[in-house]
Amino acid sequence: MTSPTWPAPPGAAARVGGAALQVRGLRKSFAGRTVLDGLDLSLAPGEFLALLGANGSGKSTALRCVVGLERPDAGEILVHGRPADTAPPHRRMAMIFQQIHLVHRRTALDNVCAGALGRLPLRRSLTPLLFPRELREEAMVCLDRVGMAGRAAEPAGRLSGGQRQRVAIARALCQRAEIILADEPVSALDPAAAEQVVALLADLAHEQGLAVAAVLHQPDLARRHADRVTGLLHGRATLDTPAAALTAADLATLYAPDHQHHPDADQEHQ
Ligand SMILES: Nc1ncnc2c1ncn2[C@@H]1O[C@H](COP(=O)(O)OP(=O)(O)OP(=O)(O)O)[C@@H](O)[C@H]1O
Repeated sequence: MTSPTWPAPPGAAARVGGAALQVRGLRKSFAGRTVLDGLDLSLAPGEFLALLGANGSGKSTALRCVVGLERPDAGEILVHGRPADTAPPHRRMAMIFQQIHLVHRRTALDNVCAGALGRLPLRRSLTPLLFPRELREEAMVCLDRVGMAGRAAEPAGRLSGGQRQRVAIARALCQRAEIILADEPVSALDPAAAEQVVALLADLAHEQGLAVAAVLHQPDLARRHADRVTGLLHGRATLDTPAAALTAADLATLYAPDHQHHPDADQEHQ
């Protein structure tokens, strides 16, 4: 699965040691209900971070704020030390979702090429037929990197869930994202496919210096593949530990049934 032709992201080596992404004091409420309550996160180049937490603890909202899909009420989001709104995040970050957003009737290759639309001149991005040859070649390298080069010409709709998720990851690579945020990327996959996709995300961090964070609902996958685990409880990061050191007690605290009820939720029902 390794690709000797794959280039390291520009400046990756120089940045080792500095955070690719820093989130400080992030706050977000919906209709007066606090979802993110001063969340701090950090993610280094070359690191694979697993985000764990019970349903409703704010994991998706946090990622959506980071990529600009939600507007936080307060807090700072720094990309390589610069506020995300002055260093537009769309080019440097890619988000991968549980529901894989591919155009099913288009080939895997066209879907991957589409990752580059944000950086193509408009006239070249009007139709996939006009994707330039260099881009198609780059997309093939990306597909090769995720082990899908052999399926490049197939419509995405004909691929399995795990294969589609790998194509979605290739699209993020073709976007030349330096930060990949994955929201439950393997929740819809069978155990073998889930293992492969999480291992791939870890490889991309470790071999290409990408900064990768994934929301996982499988602590064992986090333990096996992630470098570090950040645990969210009621919109705060209450756990930050090397993945190998994750304990049963840590998990019991994160997923304790009495913690699933936020005080704000109680107020709502009074
Ligand atoms: N657009 C929205 N409008 C209103 N409430 C929202 C919105 N988005 C999220 N919420 C609420 O915010 C809380 C946190 O949701 P979020 O999806 O961030 O949690 P999560 O930790 O990702 O949960 P899960 O593990 O179930 O995916 C939930 O109570 C949810 O209903």
